[in-house]
Formats: sequence, C-alpha cells, structure tokens
Amino acid sequence: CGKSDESFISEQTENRNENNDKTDTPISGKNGHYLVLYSSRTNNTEHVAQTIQSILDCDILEVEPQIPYDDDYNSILNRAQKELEEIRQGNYPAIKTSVDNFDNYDIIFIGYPIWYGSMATPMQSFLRQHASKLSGKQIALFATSGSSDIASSVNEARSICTESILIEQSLLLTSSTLPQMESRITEWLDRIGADREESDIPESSSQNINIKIGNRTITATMEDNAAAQDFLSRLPLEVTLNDYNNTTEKIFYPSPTLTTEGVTRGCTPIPGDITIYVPWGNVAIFCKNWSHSNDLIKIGHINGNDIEALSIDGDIQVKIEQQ
Ligand SMILES: Cc1cc2nc3c(=O)[nH]c(=O)nc-3n(C[C@H](O)[C@H](O)[C@H](O)COP(=O)(O)O)c2cc1C
Repeated sequence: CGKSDESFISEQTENRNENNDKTDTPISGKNGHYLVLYSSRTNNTEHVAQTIQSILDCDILEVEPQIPYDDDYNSILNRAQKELEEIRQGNYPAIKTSVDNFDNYDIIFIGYPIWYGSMATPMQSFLRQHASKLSGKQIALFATSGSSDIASSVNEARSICTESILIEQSLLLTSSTLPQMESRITEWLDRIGADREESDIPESSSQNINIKIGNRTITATMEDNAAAQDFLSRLPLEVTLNDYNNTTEKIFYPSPTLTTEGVTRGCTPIPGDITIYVPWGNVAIFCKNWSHSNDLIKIGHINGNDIEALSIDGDIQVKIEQQ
C-alpha cells in the first residue's frame, strides 16, 4: 500500500520540506512583486508560465516531482491515477522543489496541467507542503488541459490552502484556446490587476495603430479588450479592405478569426468604428452609421475625421501597423 512507499509523503511528514534547510531560489525578474510557480510534463503549462513571467518580468520557479516523469504515456497515466488515489488517502507524492518564503510577493501564480479533472499531483504536493507559508498570500491559479474544466482543481487548491486568498478569476487554456495564449493571458492579468511596473511598459504595447492607404496614413485607437489585443498581436498586416453594402463598411477576414470569447458584444456603429462581426468572423470598419447589432464587437475607432479616407468606392489596399 502507498503508505509504505517512499515516493509518497504521509500526512505525518507533510511538513518535511518546510523544516528542510535546502530550498530553491526562483529565477529573478525585474519585478519582484510576483512569483510564477508551475508544474509541467509536456511543456504546455511551462509555456503559459513563461509567457506570464515575460509579460510581468517577474520571478519564476518550476515545481518538479522527486521521481522524474517517464516518457511512456501509459506509464504516466498509471502513475497519475495512483498518485491521485494516494492524495485522497492523505499521502502526497514527494517533490524536489521547496521555497523558503513568499514574503516579498503580492501574488503567487500557480500553474499546473489538469490530470483526470484534478490539479496535477506535484503541484498539489507543493501547495500542501507550503500551505502555512502561503497563509494570507494572494494566489492566482492557471491551468492547461485537453478540454476539462479548471473548477475541481480550484476547489482542491481552496481545500489545501485554506488560509490563502484565492483570486476569483483563474485562467484555463485548453488545446483549442492554447494558440490564443498571449491575448488570453494579457486579458486575465488585466482583470486580476497584475501589471508590469509603469516604467517597464514597452512602446509596442501602444493601443494606437496607423493605417496606410497609398501615401496617406490615418490613425486609430484600439479598445482595451481581448479581441483588440489579439488584433494588435497580428500587426503589421497588409490586407485588402473589401467594400460592403455601398461604402457602409470596409471588411476583411483575419485568419484565424480573432478571439471573441468573453468579450462584451453589442455595438451601434458610427463612422470610424472598427468592429468584428462575430457570426462571420470578419473585421468591419464602418464608414456610415448603422443599426445596433448584438453580434458586433467594437475593437477600435479611427481618429478624428480620418474615416473619410476609407469612405470611397470599391476595395482598398491598406497596411496596418502598431504605433
Ligand atoms: C495523466 C494525465 C491526465 C490527464 N487528464 C486530463 C483530463 O482529465 N482532462 C483533460 O482535458 N486533459 C487531461 N490531460 C491532458 C493535459 O491536461 C494537457 O495535455 C495539458 O496541457 C498538459 O500540460 P503540460 O504539457 O504542462 O504537462 C491529461 C494528461 C495526463 C498526462
């Protein structure tokens, strides 16, 4: 039975690492307010963790199991099942990673893959072993999965870290949303109020764009939502704006379509509005007023009266760049 297996830590010895002298030092970023801790077997969660780290320029540390993972898929499935069963009995698998204290951190990001609907076992062990040190600290959870939800693992974190402040919004990236990682992460970090220091914001994070039509350049300001962020991440773009409905709109079809999940819908377009028409996935720049639609998402607006440059017959070749 698992109790006698040395690869597990019984409830009696769960605090072993808290009393252990040997602790791990996170890799430091410039912003010491945040720490990203992650566990990852096939690098999906690692990639998300590194993206959060690079956006925030903060500290990062991998949580590793004592016994490395086997490459064989069936073997890892068996191991995960066995470890999850042991955790239900109160026996947490041994891990290599231990952190001395979290005193300097405002938020500790905790990332893991979903295994059988649960938080992957190394991170459960880490949380268990550091629960008292995480007391009173803010924790933000993120996970990757094939398609499963994050909810059960949030409950697991809540029941292990009873004294921590769990940030309500967590981030899940499934195999279908993983390609939109950057925009999803940016939007999530905004929502939970985790920011780079002001001085660290790079110029490229500008919400302003240039639209070049021949020799003329007009400007637009993008909205602060995930769809607009995804649009900005595609720039520079050279596209043909097709005329639609007698110069009512100039449209094009980004490929893949821009992320719209979780973005508030509904817009009554006025001239200059840059929108997404969700059912078709096209970007529509309005040259004329149009009626309200719940299927439109506003992602930006062309500044001043510059929309007149697009209010001409036919299709228009443009180059769009971030300022
Ligand atoms: C042991 C094991 C169990 C898994 N269980 C689930 C599951 O219940 N639901 C799911 O959507 N994906 C499941 N997956 C897929 C992983 O959650 C997904 O591939 C994840 O992105 C892997 O992250 P990583 O690359 O950081 O290890 C499982 C993977 C493994 C290895």
